[in-house]
Formats: sequence, structure tokens, C-alpha cells
Amino acid sequence: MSTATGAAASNSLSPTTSRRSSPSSRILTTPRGSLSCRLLSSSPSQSPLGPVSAMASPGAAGEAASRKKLLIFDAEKDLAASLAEHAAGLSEKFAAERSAFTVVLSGGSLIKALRKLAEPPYLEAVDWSRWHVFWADERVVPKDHADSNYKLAMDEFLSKVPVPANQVYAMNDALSVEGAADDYENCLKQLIKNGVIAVSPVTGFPKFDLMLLGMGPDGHIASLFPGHPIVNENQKLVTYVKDSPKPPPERITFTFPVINSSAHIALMVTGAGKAGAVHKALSANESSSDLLPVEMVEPQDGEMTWFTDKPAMSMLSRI
Ligand SMILES: O=C(O)[C@H](O)[C@@H](O)[C@H](O)[C@H](O)COP(=O)(O)O
Repeated sequence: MSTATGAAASNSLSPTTSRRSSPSSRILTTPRGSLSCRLLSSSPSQSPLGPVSAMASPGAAGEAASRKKLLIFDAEKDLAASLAEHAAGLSEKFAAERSAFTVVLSGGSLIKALRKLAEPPYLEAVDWSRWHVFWADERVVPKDHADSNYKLAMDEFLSKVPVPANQVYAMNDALSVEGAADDYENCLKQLIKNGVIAVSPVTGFPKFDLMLLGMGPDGHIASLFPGHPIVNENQKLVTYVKDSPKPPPERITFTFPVINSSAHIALMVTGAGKAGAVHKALSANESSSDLLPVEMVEPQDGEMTWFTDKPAMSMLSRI
């Protein structure tokens, strides 16, 4: 994996890695393939950078496992450090490859977990001028409203890093929910034409470089809630709900074809409140007829990493 700094790169794969007490690593079999799984100690001397990089190498688990990885952290600060390294490495890779790095944010605790990107060494090392920032979902409220995902991200992250203001693509909060979804979809289409957003040759949908998602206790991701018909939307890029089970009720959201066309999906799931949904998503005695939204996250042209903790994994006996 590319990294933002030379120091981080040499740390991640240097012989010092093998001197650490080695985190356990295994393959989990899930209803829809395998997951590379690694338990990461929160010991201060044990950076998660090494294990994350090591997992980037294809192994005996084959293609399914190389597309999905599961990281389990003891401490939130280690998860945040690993998430920052992951994002910074991808930023460097995509800025070099295509002169742009398209990053999709969500709401919730994910935003706080991004805080280390606004600290040294990333604050200086990341080429923020290449970042283009989007939202996987947004509550249809004014941008300065306490419920706004834009406000959360601005207050906690974006105001602390020098992403150019005209490369932060917020929902138009002057429109109705239908209008805001159409407007955001048109914004994406324009940026595809400009070459800022890539297109997946596999799916024909926009291919964001990094899709950062959280998950609710009910297994929802973005504003795609269990049992809601929009989880089956397969034409539009952006759709809306007016009856979200979690307030506020009006939201716009990326659709599954967009989410699943991402080059990299980072799914952050922490806390005991998520254990039931995680168990359903990752345990093997599963029927495919009533999938939770989180189970419908299936990268078609990229890879996915779960950033989790032990409480979230606590109902899985085989970890
Ligand atoms: O729009 C929303 O209601 C939230 O953004 C929501 O989708 C959130 O991302 C998840 O519930 C995970 O949140 P936590 O990580 O804070 O639990």
C-alpha cells in the first residue's frame, strides 16, 4: 500500500514488523466469500501500519479475501491511526495516478475517527489540493443545522485541512429533497465529464477512490435502511428518502451501484450496539433473502476494509 510519508512506508514493511508480537490473522468464511481477518493489539509499541500493509498483499485466501479485509482494533485511537494511514496512502496513490482523489464521507463517529489526518505527519504530507470531497448521504436540513452531515464534517475535519473550498461538494440545501437528490446527481455527472470522478469499466457507474462509510445498529449504511425500497435502486446515482426511520426523515443518499463501484470502501463499525448486525453480516448461517444494507456492500471493481473493534465483533464466536 502506498503511504503518505517515507517514514511510514519503511515502518510498515521493515523487519521491525516481525519483532512485534504478531497479531493473529485468519480467514473468515461468510455467506458471500472470505474475509482476511486480523486482530490488532492496542499496545503503544505496535503500530497498526504494518499489519494493514501486510494484508494488502494477495495471499492464499484468493481473490474474494483480497477484496474484503477485516481489521479489529482494541482501541479507537489505533483504529483512527490506521484509518488515517489508509486514507493518506490512497490519497498519494490516486493523486499520482489521476491527479485527483475523490473521497466520500458519511456522518456519525466516522468523522471523529478521521481526526488524525488533520495532525502531523498527514497534515503536511497529504496533497490536499487533489482532494474532492463528497457525501454518501446527507440529511435535508440547512448546512448550518446541527443534523447536517456537512456541518459535522466541516466542524470536525474539513475546517482543519486545506482542501480547496470549490472541491467540497455539499448538497444544495435550498432545494426540496427530490430536487437536492437530482442536483447532486447532476453534480456527479458533470464531474464525470470533467474527469474528476472516474467511471468503473465493470459497472459503468462512478468509481470513487475512497468511500468512507459507517453503519447503524440496524445495519443501515449511508441512508439506505433495512427494508426500504430504495436499497434496490439500480439506475440512479443519488436517490432520496422522506421517511427515514432515523430522524431527520428527509435525506439524500448514494445508491448501491455507486457505493459498490468504489475503488476502496472503508467501513467503520465499532461498539457493542453494532454486534447484532455484524453477526448477521459475517456469520455463515445466513439466508440471502433478507439482507441488511451492510450485507449488500459488495465491491464490484475494488476492495473493502472493515475497521472494527472487539465489542462490535463480540457476537462472532469464530474470530
Ligand atoms: O445519517 C445518519 O443517520 C448517520 O450518518 C448514520 O448513518 C451513521 O453514519 C451511522 O448510524 C453510524 O453512526 P455511528 O458510527 O456514530 O454509530
